[in-house]
Amino acid sequence: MTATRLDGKTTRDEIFDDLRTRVAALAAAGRTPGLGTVLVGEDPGSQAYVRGKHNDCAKVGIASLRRDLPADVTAAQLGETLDELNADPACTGYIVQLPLPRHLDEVAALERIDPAKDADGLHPVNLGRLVLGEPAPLPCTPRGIVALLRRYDVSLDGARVAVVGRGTTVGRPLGLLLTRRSENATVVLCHTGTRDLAAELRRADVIVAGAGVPHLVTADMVAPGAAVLDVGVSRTDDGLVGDVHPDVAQVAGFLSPNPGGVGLMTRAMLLANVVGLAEGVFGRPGPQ
Ligand SMILES: Nc1nc2c(c(=O)[nH]1)N[C@@H](CN(C=O)c1ccc(C(=O)N[C@@H](CCC(=O)O)C(=O)O)cc1)CN2
Repeated sequence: MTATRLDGKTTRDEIFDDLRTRVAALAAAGRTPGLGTVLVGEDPGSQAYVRGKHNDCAKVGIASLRRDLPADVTAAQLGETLDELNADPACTGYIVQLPLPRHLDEVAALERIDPAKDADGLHPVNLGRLVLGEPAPLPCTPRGIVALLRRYDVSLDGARVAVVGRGTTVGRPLGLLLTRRSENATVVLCHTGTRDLAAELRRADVIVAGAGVPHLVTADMVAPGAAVLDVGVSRTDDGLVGDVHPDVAQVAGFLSPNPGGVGLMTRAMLLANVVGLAEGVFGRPGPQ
């Protein structure tokens, strides 16, 4: 078997076509959406992700606001930048690029974002709305994973999904999203404490690998025909390496590669959140 590719680029391009129309309508009403990014330090990976986000904005007509801060910025200075974006009407949604340098408190930074401008859906108010099933901007990678599976008609209804990784941006919110009634999956959230990872993966109809361990998922761990999404990335001497071994393509029914898969969907969903925030589709705004 050679797996059908879950193509993030094609799906991203389709989403951009829809966003372009919606951004034009907002602009015509004098409400051009603007994405703000706050990047601390000079990590090359984070710089590339932020650059990619602003390139995407240009493609659909969203305005860009970049705030690049030095690696030794203080918590107070970072807080001032976030307050400034909270108050700026040109910024309709923004993100703090993660991870932050160790001396800064990520949770404190996320809590300082106005929930009504939380383009990543990572503010506790919006994560709480996800738990409650209320409308909210959703964390971008989980939203992108669900959109990619839908685009290729991979059914989640009643499916067993094994998620590898319990982080705040992918694993935990993905578990919440997939177990909503609309998705209706059964989720096993695997992590470093999981006793027999291979056994959990072999039972799964869908595997989402986001542990950041090169080639963690090998062909013998995958049920024939399963859908496998590679969300992990490690920078090695051999370049970027995903969590999924290339041989998995011989066993899986569907495979989302890395690069070329979920990462592009993450960026597309960020823009979808920014447009949704500007349109006011996420219900009542959070506390100011
Ligand atoms: N504030 C946030 N920080 C981080 C998030 C996030 O969602 N919000 N996720 C990751 C990084 N990330 C977005 O910020 C991200 C990761 C990967 C890609 C991407 O386009 N991947 C490409 C390959 C890219 C490469 O060559 O390096 C692909 O899959 O084709 C985009 C965004 C951590 N931080």
